Amino acid sequence: MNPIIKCEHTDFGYENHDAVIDLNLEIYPGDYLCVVGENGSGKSTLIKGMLGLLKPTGGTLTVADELKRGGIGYLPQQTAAQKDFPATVQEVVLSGTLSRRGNRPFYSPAERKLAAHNLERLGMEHLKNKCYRELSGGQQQRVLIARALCATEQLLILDEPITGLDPSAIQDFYHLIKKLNKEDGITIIMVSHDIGNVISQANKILHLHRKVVFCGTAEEYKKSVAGKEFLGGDEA
Ligand SMILES: Nc1ncnc2c1ncn2[C@@H]1O[C@H](COP(=O)(O)OP(=O)(O)OP(=O)(O)O)[C@@H](O)[C@H]1O
Repeated sequence: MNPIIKCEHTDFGYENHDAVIDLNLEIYPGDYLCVVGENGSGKSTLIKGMLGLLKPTGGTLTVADELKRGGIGYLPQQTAAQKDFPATVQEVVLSGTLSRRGNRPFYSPAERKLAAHNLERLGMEHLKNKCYRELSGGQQQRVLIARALCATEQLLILDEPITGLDPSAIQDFYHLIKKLNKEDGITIIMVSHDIGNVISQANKILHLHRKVVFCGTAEEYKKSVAGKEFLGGDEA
């Protein structure tokens, strides 16, 4: 099996500032990678690189053709303005198909069907005519996942997805992501500060501090010096 994303001695950065240095990483179909690190350690920069929003400043980044064709589902960090978005749930989910739409001014029946399927899959069908900003944080997150799944069935990238969710919505969210990964085979890349929860879900951990502190399996990470230090009291 070939990796869908491969970084070889890759650097990413901005003008005179290298934010990620000398990264070697392979992501395979079905992986669940969690990217951890302190604030400012380069996690979001790496995500921008994987999404093609930033070119590597050194080394190489290889993205499989199937991803270039099929796209990547992306959940950015939520800002207050995004939470207040004045559109219906259905409109938000439908907008996930935009990358497939080209220049057509209207959504096709197939795109409407796909949006309806993903709304149902996420248990949000009954809220489709509700305004997005009237939903709870957990419900909004489900809508955004349904939207991302309209863009792709292959890879979901989530940047600090649990910010602002209550504990029960967080558990719900992890359950859902695990199901998409295990049952539907969707590759997951998640930036998270919530390592205590994520360590039991992910199969791979990348710990960044501009350079790679650790890159390997979740099991190895638990036993590593970096992992023990970062997990602190979170993991028995
Ligand atoms: N657009 C930008 N232009 C210049 N420097 C940037 C830009 N975005 C981020 N940086 C810098 O790059 C470094 C890494 O930032 P990045 O956002 O990738 O960190 P992070 O690990 O995602 O942090 P956090 O956990 O706080 O979200 C930081 O020093 C940051 O100030």
